Amino acid sequence: MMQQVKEELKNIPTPLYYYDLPLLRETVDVVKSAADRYGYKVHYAIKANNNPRILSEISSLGLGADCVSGTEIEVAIAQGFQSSEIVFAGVGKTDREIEIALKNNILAFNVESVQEIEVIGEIAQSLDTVANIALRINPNVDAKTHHYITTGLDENKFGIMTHELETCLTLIQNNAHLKLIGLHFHVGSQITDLNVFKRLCVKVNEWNQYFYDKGYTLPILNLGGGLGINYMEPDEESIVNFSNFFYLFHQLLELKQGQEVHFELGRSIVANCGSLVSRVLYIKNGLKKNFAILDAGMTELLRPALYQAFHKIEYWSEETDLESDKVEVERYDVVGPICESSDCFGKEVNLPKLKRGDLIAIRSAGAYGEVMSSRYNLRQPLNYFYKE
Ligand SMILES: Cc1ncc(COP(=O)(O)O)c(C=O)c1O
Ligand SMILES: N[C@@H](CCCC[NH3+])C(=O)O
Repeated sequence: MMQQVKEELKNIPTPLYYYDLPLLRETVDVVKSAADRYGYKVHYAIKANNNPRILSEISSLGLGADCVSGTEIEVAIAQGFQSSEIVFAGVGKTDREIEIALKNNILAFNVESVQEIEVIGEIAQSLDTVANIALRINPNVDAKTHHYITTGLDENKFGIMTHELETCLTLIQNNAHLKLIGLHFHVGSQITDLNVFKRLCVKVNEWNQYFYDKGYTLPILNLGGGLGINYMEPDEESIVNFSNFFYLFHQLLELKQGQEVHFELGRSIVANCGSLVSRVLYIKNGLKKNFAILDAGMTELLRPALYQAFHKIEYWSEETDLESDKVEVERYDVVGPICESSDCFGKEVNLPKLKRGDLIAIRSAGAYGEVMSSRYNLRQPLNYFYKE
């Protein structure tokens, strides 16, 4: 396998994003059939990876799209997503973005504030159209994940605080250009403890009942995304257990007659199909440490620097067994070339003794990797390899 990868990449400059398209297709098949079992609809969260090849694969396999900007809506449509299967979230939607969404007749705005409802109402009226609204409720559920990617607590900026729901309902009732079609929740990302989703279901049931008691029959309950992956062992669990995930909601959600359940999954769909591949530039032997300096850095994959996130680092020049007596193992801090001390992919990583030109893969980089890359230090554009 490694020999084949090495051959494939021989003439391609690094750093590069390596995308395993067969694994992506298999993942989408698995998530779709697991959701179909209960009639659930999955919208892929485009923010996780908006590479056109990835998007066209996902749209052709029948998922909808969850967007967070007007441009994401336009790109989603260009890559084959149906506008009737697009939802639009975000705390700071601009007038231009709202217009794009309305002109394309998307499925729903996941609205995050009273002020936003007013603005959407005005723009919908000026365009003489009707905006479908799902209220994003902040349920105050702790996602037990990194605090930078927790979104459903009272101190977070996301979603409508529950004391403002009455005002939202009044605004919607008083404007014929607004139509309430559902509730939306999303409590955070990289959630690996399924108990978090259990607690979310309790809150969703309470709020669903609250609206029902007020006489609203809401066709859609959108439970957001957030399902985490196993960054430690990307090959042992290359596809997340989607069956367990959806079964939990099937068991716990108390749906009203005719209600549909929607999800917005990003990371769990694309993370494992991508790796950032780099070549070793230099080995620097310090007094206390050895540094493996790569041609990829935080500009290509920001997650370790931003969240101290773990990504498995592998030697891809050839197949090696680090446990074998025949392999000389060294311990390296694996770093990039950027002028920041946080530009480090992993500390004290055991790898075969490295030399200039060796291939190193940073695994599970398919989600929030390429999309969060930057030109800081005037870095060169990324390179790509698509395994077909
Ligand atoms: C509103 C919303 N929906 C969906 C997602 C996708 O999350 P994930 O990639 O964790 O599945 C996010 C990101 O956290 C989000 O903010
Ligand atoms: N960008 C984050 C997740 C944020 C998800 C979007 N709300 C990550 O790399 O893990």
